[in-house]
Amino acid sequence: MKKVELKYITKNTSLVTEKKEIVKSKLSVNETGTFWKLRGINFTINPGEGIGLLGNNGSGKSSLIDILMGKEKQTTGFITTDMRVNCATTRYGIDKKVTGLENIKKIVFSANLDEFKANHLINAIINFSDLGEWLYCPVETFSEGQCARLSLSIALFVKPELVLIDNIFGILDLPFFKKVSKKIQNLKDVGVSFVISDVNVINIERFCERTLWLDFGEVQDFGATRDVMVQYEYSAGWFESLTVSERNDYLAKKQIERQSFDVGTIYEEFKIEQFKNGFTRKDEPKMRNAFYNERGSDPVKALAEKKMNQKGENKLKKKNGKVKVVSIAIVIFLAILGIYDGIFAKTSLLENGWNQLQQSWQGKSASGVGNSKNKKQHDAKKTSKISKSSESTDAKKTSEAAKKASSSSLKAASIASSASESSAKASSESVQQLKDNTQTINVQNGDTLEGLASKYATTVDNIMKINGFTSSGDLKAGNIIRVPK
Ligand SMILES: Nc1ncnc2c1ncn2[C@@H]1O[C@H](COP(=O)(O)OP(=O)(O)OP(=O)(O)O)[C@@H](O)[C@H]1O
Repeated sequence: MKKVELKYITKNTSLVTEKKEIVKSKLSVNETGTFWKLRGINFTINPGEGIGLLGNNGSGKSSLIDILMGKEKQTTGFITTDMRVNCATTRYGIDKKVTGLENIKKIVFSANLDEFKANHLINAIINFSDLGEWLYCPVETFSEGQCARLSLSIALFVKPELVLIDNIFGILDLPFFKKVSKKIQNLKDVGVSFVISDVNVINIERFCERTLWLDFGEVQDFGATRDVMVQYEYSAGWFESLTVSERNDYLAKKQIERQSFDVGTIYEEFKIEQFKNGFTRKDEPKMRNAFYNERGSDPVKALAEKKMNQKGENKLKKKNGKVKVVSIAIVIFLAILGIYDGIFAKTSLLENGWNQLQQSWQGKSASGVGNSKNKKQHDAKKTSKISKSSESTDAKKTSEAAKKASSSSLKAASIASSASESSAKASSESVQQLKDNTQTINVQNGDTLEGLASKYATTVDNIMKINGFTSSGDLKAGNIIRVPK
C-alpha cells in the first residue's frame, strides 16, 4: 500500500532584511542570520486520502508543498514515499515561453507512456482544460486562472498518485471548479491522494479528511478536518480581538521564534525515537548524518526493517533447528519401533516354532528341530539387521525409515508364518523319516503300545503316528503294524 510519511521536516533560509530595519526592529543583528520557514513537521498521507494544509499567509504552506514536490530540499528530516507526485501550482512547472499544448505534450511524453496512451492522454487533458484556442498561445499570455487550469488539468491526468494543489481553487471560475471537484472525488475513489493548500477553509473541508494547521512554520494541530477548523477559527477570533499594538508584539515575538529556532530540539525528538526502536549511541553518527546531511527516507524505519528481517531469519533458523531435532527424534523412535517389532516377531516366531516343534518332535527328530531353529534364527537376525539399518538413517530420511520400520514388521510377520509352515513341514518330514526307518511286526495277544514302545526304543506317540492310530484301541492282536528298526 503506497503511503507518504514526513518526519522532522525543517526548512531554513537566510534572512533578507534591510539594515536600517534591523536597527528599528526588536531583533538583534545575530538573530537575523537564519529564518526557519518550517520547524519540525511530521505527518502521513494514506492512499485515497485528502490532507488539507491550513494556515495564515506566510505560515509555510507553499514551503511544505515545494519540499513534497522535491523542488526544495528540506534542511532536516525524512520523506518516505514510493508515490509519483504531481503538483498543480502557478508558481512553477509550466514553461511560460511555450504554448499550453506544448507544455501538455512535454509533461505527457516524460511520463514513459506508449504512443497510443500518450496521445489519448493529451486529448483528455485538452478536453478537460476547456482552454480552447488559448492552448496554441504562449502561456505568458494566459491569465492566472487559465494558467491554473492548465497546471491542474495536467496534474489530475498524468499518472496521478499524490496530487499537490497549491492555492489554486480561489482563482478558478465556478464551472471549472465544479468539474475539478468531480474529478478529484473520482480519483480519490481509486486511491489517489491529495494535499490541498488553501486559505479558504470551505475548499479544505470539501476534499480533505484530515488537516494540518501550520502556524508560523510549526504544526499547530493535525487531525480530523472539522476539529482542526474549529481550533483555527477560534484562534483567528482571538487574534482579531487583540489591539493593533498587541498584534504587532505577537507577530514580532513569532518572528523572533522563527529566527532563533534551535533545530537541535528536533534532533533530540529523533534521537528519542531511535532509542525507543532499540538503537544505541553506536548508531548515532549514522543517524545524525541521515538527519542533517542525507535527508532521504526514514533511516529508523529502514534500520528497524533490516533488524526485523534479521530477526525473521534467525527465527527461521531456530525453527529449522527445532524441526531437525523433532525429525531426528521421530526417526529414532521409528527405528526403535522397527527393532522392537523385529524382536517381537523373532520372539513370537521362536516361541511358536519351538512349541510346534516340541509337539511334533521327540527324540530322533531333534536334528530337524536344530535345522529349523537355525533357519529361524537366521531370519530373526535378518529382521534385526533391517532394524539396525533403519536406526542409522538420518533426519532427512524420516519417511524412508518409517517405511523400513513397517517393512521390517511385515517381514517379521512373513517370517513367523513361514516358520509355522516350516515346522509343519519338518513334522511331516520326520513322520516320513520314521516310516522309512521301520519294520513290520505281527501284534501278539497281550501286546500294548507302551510295551512295544519300550521294546523298540521309541514312544507310544511315534508308534501311533507311524501307523496312523487315533487311539490305543487301534492296536489289535493279529494286525501287522510298523515299528522303528
Ligand atoms: N529569505 C527570506 N527571508 C525572510 N523570510 C522569508 C524568506 N523566504 C521566505 N520567507 C518567509 O517564509 C514564510 C513562508 O512562506 P510560504 O510561502 O511558505 O507561506 P504560505 O503559508 O504559503 O503563505 P501564503 O498563504 O501567503 O501563500 C513567509 O512568511 C515568507 O515571508
